[in-house]
Amino acid sequence: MSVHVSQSAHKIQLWRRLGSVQYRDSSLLQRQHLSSFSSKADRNDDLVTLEASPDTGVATLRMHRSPANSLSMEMMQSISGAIRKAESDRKIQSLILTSSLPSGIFSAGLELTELYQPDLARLPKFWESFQQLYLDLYGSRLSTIASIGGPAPAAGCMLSLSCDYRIMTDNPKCTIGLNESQLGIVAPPWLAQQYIDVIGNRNAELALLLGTLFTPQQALTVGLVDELVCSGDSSIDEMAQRKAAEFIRIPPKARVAAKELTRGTQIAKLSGNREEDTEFFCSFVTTDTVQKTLGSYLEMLAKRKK
Ligand SMILES: CCCCCCCCCCC/C=C/C(=O)SCCNC(=O)CCNC(=O)[C@H](O)C(C)(C)COP(=O)(O)OP(=O)(O)OC[C@H]1O[C@@H](n2cnc3c(N)ncnc32)[C@H](O)[C@@H]1OP(=O)(O)O
Repeated sequence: MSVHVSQSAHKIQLWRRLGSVQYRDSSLLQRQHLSSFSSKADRNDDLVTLEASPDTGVATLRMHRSPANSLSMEMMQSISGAIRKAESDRKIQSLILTSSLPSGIFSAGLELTELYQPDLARLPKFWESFQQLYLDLYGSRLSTIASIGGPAPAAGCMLSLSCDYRIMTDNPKCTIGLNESQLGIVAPPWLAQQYIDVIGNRNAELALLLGTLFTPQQALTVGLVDELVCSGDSSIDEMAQRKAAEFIRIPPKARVAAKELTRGTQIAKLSGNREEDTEFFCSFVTTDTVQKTLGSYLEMLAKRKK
């Protein structure tokens, strides 16, 4: 553990040197305003819906933060809150995570306005909410199923990686993966580790380097998703329900203990390292280089839309 801490401290120093000029001193503050990327805080109360069915033991958590279920701080807190609420009901053994946006987008990942020209007082709290969401979902006592009906890039992919089982719509336009390198950022170590654990070291290494977004068929081949459903087929919900029922048939104590076997170490690692992880993130994301690349990425997204 002490080796890990000192290596991380070294990495922080390295990033500080690479970043050289911190964001608060940066000319990026004067960059042109990107009108379609201007929202920051939003209301906590209508971002997700939790539907619990004590009869079946299954709860369904639907995300509906328009337009793309991107993860603002409030959105992450709402998802965490809903997971904890489902867990507090002893009749509930399984949770289906899905999107109810008409576009079908599962989640577009972290809300980019939280990262670009960030509110410096909010930034550490934003990251802590991301860590907490990972801990709540990855470490949940519930069996968790991601029902992915649309794109799931970056932190959207993290949501699905944190579940026990992933079902995806077989539509080549719906892609999934950790594409952070394309934005000039990298996945934090705990997220990269999830990727390695699920798709294997070599697949993860290449995909992280290239920022690969996998089509559903490719995702199935590398094991990033477990099952595909024909595009336009409404049975993705039924399949998720069926899978949930299958998990529920396993005695809960054994199921939870089995999960702990594979996830316990990573959860303990981040739990004991949250402050440092947050400090690293804040100093990294506010460097001029990262801000510049994020700005260009946002411009590219806006242009692509036009
Ligand atoms: C301790 C170590 C630390 C190391 C440092 C760590 C650095 C941080 C790394 C953290 C890991 C996670 C990172 C992320 O999640 S970053 C976010 C990455 N997300 C993306 O790249 C996705 C971008 N979006 C898209 O590709 C498409 O929008 C998508 C495929 C999702 C949907 O396409 P579609 O064509 O259907 O829809 P639009 O593109 O028109 O989008 C609809 C509207 O949604 C807005 N949008 C999309 N994505 C985001 C986003 N992530 N944040 C904010 N807003 C987003 C888009 O602008 C459209 O809005 P308008 O309709 O208002 O124009």
